[in-house]
Amino acid sequence: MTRKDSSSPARSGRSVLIACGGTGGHLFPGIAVAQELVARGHRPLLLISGKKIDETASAAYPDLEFLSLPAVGMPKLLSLKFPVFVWKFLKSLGMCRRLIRKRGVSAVLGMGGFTSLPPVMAGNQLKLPTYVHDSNALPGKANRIAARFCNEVFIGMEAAAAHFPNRPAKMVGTPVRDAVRGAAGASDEQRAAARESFGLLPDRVTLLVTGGSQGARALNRGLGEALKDVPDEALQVLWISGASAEAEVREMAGQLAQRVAVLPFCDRMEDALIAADFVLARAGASSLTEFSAVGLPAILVPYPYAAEDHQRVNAEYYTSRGAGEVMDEKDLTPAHLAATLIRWADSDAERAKMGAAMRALGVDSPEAEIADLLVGK
Ligand SMILES: CC(=O)N[C@H]1[C@@H](OP(=O)(O)OP(=O)(O)OC[C@H]2O[C@@H](n3ccc(=O)[nH]c3=O)[C@H](O)[C@@H]2O)O[C@H](CO)[C@@H](O)[C@@H]1O
Repeated sequence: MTRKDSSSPARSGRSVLIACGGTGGHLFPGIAVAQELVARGHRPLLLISGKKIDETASAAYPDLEFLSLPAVGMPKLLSLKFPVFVWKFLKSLGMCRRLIRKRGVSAVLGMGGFTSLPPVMAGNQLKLPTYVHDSNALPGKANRIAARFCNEVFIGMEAAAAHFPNRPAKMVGTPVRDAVRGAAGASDEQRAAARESFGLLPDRVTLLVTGGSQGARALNRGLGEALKDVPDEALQVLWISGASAEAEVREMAGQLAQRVAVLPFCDRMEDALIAADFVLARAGASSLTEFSAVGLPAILVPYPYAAEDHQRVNAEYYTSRGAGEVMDEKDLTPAHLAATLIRWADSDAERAKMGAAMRALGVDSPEAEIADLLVGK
């Protein structure tokens, strides 16, 4: 897929490659940096993957340039898919080298995942300033490899620095899209309007549910059962189900007494964050960054099968600082979740305290700091 990619040398401003494909947690921070660069008159090109999530999410940004690379995630070494991985990797590497020359690229930034590796390596081979950003407390394997081919690593959480022993790691925070950043400090009127825009009541305690960019079946199913034991008027729910679970969640929601709005994917996350009083979520690093940007306290259920259990490390970074609580997926029983939701819905003061702790973890503008480092002030 190519959109708005002219592949011609920049007439004005600097040309920068931002590799951010594969999942929303890489894509949206990449978009945030691109928005900052465009606002300064530069020409970022966002390199994404062929995955559906990249296609869906990038479609909401018609003013940015995207190009999809064939590179895919690394399979097991002896698997039959390995030769395909190598072929697609080399093809992407060649594409990136040609793009860099043709567009007169001045810097390359990789936001994580295996689709970031070919652009970062191509930048390194062509002697460009090359950077990697990792948003997690425990960095991903692809970034740990990519770091060997870059000048400097940018990190979203201090805890990640120890995992990049051979490269300088600069704590900058994780970039946040401009609309989401604008959601901080919303007024009561804006909150009421955001709720109504989703078909919710303007003045009822509101729970946002999100399983990250791809949804979370275990959260959906746990919540569907738990809400049966929560009084109707205790809360209402803005429930982002994930595209593949929409039908199942709509059916569950139809049997509940609470007011529930179901969305398969939310392309105005800023309104969802404004509407919510608290969130039940996975512990992806970009989601957490956005909660901290607006001060939204969270019940976090780390995805237990995430690489090296990194979502638990992310979640504990936030909850150990008072920004919410961790719930193990194995404890996601209807009774436990229902009791937790009732407790959270009932306690405005506790939520406010945790919201303030969440907000204190927000970093003001990593996207501007990264843009400064990429193209100068
Ligand atoms: C299973 C897994 O390994 N997931 C990883 C993946 O998560 P994932 O891709 O789910 O990323 P995050 O939860 O960090 O971020 C999700 C992003 O998608 C956006 N969004 C989500 C739902 C929606 O309907 N609309 C929308 O815009 C959110 O606002 C956020 O910007 O990348 C993260 C960043 O490296 C990691 O921390 C996660 O552990």
